[in-house]
Amino acid sequence: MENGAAQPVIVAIDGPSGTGKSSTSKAVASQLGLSYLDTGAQYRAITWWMVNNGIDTDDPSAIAAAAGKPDIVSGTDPSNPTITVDGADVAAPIRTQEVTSKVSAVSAVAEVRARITELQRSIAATAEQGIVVEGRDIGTTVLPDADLKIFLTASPEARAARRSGELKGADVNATREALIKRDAADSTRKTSPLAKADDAVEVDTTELTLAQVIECVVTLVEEKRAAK
Ligand SMILES: Nc1ncnc2c1ncn2[C@@H]1O[C@H](COP(=O)(O)OP(=O)(O)OP(=O)(O)O)[C@@H](O)[C@H]1O
Ligand SMILES: Nc1ccn([C@H]2C[C@H](O)[C@@H](COP(=O)(O)O)O2)c(=O)n1
Repeated sequence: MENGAAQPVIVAIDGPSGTGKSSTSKAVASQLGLSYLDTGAQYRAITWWMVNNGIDTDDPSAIAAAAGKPDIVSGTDPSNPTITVDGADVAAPIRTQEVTSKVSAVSAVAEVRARITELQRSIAATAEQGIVVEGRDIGTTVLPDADLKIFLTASPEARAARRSGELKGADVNATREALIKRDAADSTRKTSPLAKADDAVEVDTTELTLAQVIECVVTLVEEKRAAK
C-alpha cells in the first residue's frame, strides 16, 4: 500500500451448521476492526416473518409472492450484531425450533434468495473497513470476488456435541440427525446451494479449539491484507 491506509478486506466464511462460522466470524471481525454479517440470521428473519404472517412455508409460490414484503435490517457491529424485521428486534424469535425447522424451505425459494442476496451485497459494499460475511453461498454466489474465502467443516458428531452443549439437555443423536437433515436440504436445493468455492481454503475444525480456528483465520486475513 502506497499511502499506508488499510484497504477494505472482504472475507467470506461458509460451511454447514455448527462448524463455528458465527463464533469465528465475530471474533475475527472484532480483532481486525471489520464489520460482521450473519446471513443465516437474515434467512431466519424472513422465515419468522412468513410464519408470523400466515404464509404456508410448504408453498413456494406463496413464499415467492411475499418475499419482497418484510423490511429486514442487519446491524454489523461484531460486538453487538442486530436483526430487525419491520423495526422489531427479532434476534430471539428467529432462533426458535419452529423457525429452524422451516428456514431451509423458505431459503430455497429463488425470489427469497434474490432479495436477500441483494441486501447482502449492498451491506458488503458499504462496509468502510471491510467485512466478514458468513453463510452458505457467500464465496460461491454472493461475493465471488471476496479477498479471502474460508470453508469450515467438522464431523457431524463434533457439531452435534457443540450444539447439544448450547441447548442444555438436548439429545446428541437427535441434534446430529437434525443437523444432517438441514445440511442435506441446504446442499441440494437448486438455487445457490451450500457449497465450497473452488478457491476457498477448507479448515476442518473437528480437532481444533475455537481459539485455534480464530487464530488460523486471522492469520489468513492478515496475509491477504499484506498482499493487497
Ligand atoms: N472449534 C470449536 N471447538 C469447540 N466448540 C466450538 C468450535 N467452534 C464453535 N464452537 C461452538 O459450537 C457452537 C456452534 O458454533 P457457531 O454458532 O459459531 O456455528 P455456526 O457454523 O455458525 O452454526 P449455524 O450455521 O448453525 O449458525 C457454539 O456453541 C460455539 O461456541
Ligand atoms: N448464506 C446463507 C445462510 C443461511 N442460509 C439458510 C440455510 C440455513 O439452514 C439457514 C439458517 O442458517 P444458520 O443460522 O444456521 O447459519 O439459513 C442460506 O440458505 N444461505
